[in-house]
Amino acid sequence: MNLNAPLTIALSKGRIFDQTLPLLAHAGIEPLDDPETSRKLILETTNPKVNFVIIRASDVPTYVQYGAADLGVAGKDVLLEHGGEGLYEPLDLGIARCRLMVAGLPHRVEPTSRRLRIATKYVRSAERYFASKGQQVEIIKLYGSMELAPLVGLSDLIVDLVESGNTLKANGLVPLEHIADISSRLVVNKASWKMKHEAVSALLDCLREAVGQA
Ligand SMILES: Nc1ncnc2c1ncn2[C@@H]1O[C@H](COP(=O)(O)OP(=O)(O)OP(=O)(O)O)[C@@H](O)[C@H]1O
Ligand SMILES: O=P(O)(O)OC[C@H]1O[C@H](OP(=O)(O)OP(=O)(O)O)[C@H](O)[C@@H]1O
Repeated sequence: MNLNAPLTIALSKGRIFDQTLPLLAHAGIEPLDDPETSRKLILETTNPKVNFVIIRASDVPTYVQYGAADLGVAGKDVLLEHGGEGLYEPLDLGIARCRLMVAGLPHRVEPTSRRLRIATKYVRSAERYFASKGQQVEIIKLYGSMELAPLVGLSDLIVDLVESGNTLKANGLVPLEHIADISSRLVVNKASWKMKHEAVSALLDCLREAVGQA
C-alpha cells in the first residue's frame, strides 16, 4: 500500500453522492467536477490528499474490500448482500433512508402446487428472511424494476426498497412485511484502517460531527 497516495473514497452517482456531499463538505472535501456532467470516474477534490471514485452503488463494497478504495459509502441493503468481508462499518451516515420490504398484489392467491416465487435483486437478504420464517421459497434474481414481476406473473411477491411507497402504489402493489431499516454506511478497508489510521480517523471524526454523533 502506498501510504503517500491520496485517500480514495468510493461513491455512487445519484442519491448517495448528493447526500454524502454536504457531510464531506463539513470535512473540507468538495469535488472539483460534477459526476452528473463529467465522464471522469476519478474526481479530484479541494483536498489534494483525497480523491473520489465514482462507481455503481452495488460495487462500492467490492472496491473497498480489495483496497481499490480506502473508504466508501454504501447502503445497508448492498452491504447485507455483499456480506461485509474485509470491511469495517464504523459509521451510520443516516442518509438514503428506506426500508427493505416484502410487497405484492393486494388480492393474491397463494400457489398450492409450487413454492412461493420471490423476485428481487436482494437474493441473500430474501433467502435469509424467508428461511428465518421457516418458509421455503424460490428466489428469482432481477437487477431492477422488481415491481413489474407480480404484474406479469413472473413472481408472487417481491423484496425491494420502499421509501414513500409511491412506486408500489403506482403499480397497484402493497407493502406486506418489513425486513430491515436501511440507511447508508461509511465503510473502510481493513488494511487502510491500520496503515492510514491518522487520515482515516481524522475524516471519521469530521463525518461523525457532521451527522451529529460526535
Ligand atoms: N427510494 C429510495 N429512497 C431512499 N434510499 C434509497 C431509495 N432507493 C435506494 N436507496 C438507497 O440508496 C442506495 C443507492 O441507490 P441507487 O438507486 O443510487 O443505486 P442502485 O440503482 O440501487 O444501484 P446499482 O446502480 O448498483 O444497481 C441503495 O443501495 C439504497 O441503500
Ligand atoms: O417508495 P418509493 O419512494 O417509491 O421508492 C422506492 C423505489 O426506489 C428505488 O428505486 P429507484 O428510484 O432508486 O430506482 P432504481 O433503483 O431502479 O434506479 C427502489 O428500487 C424502489 O423502486
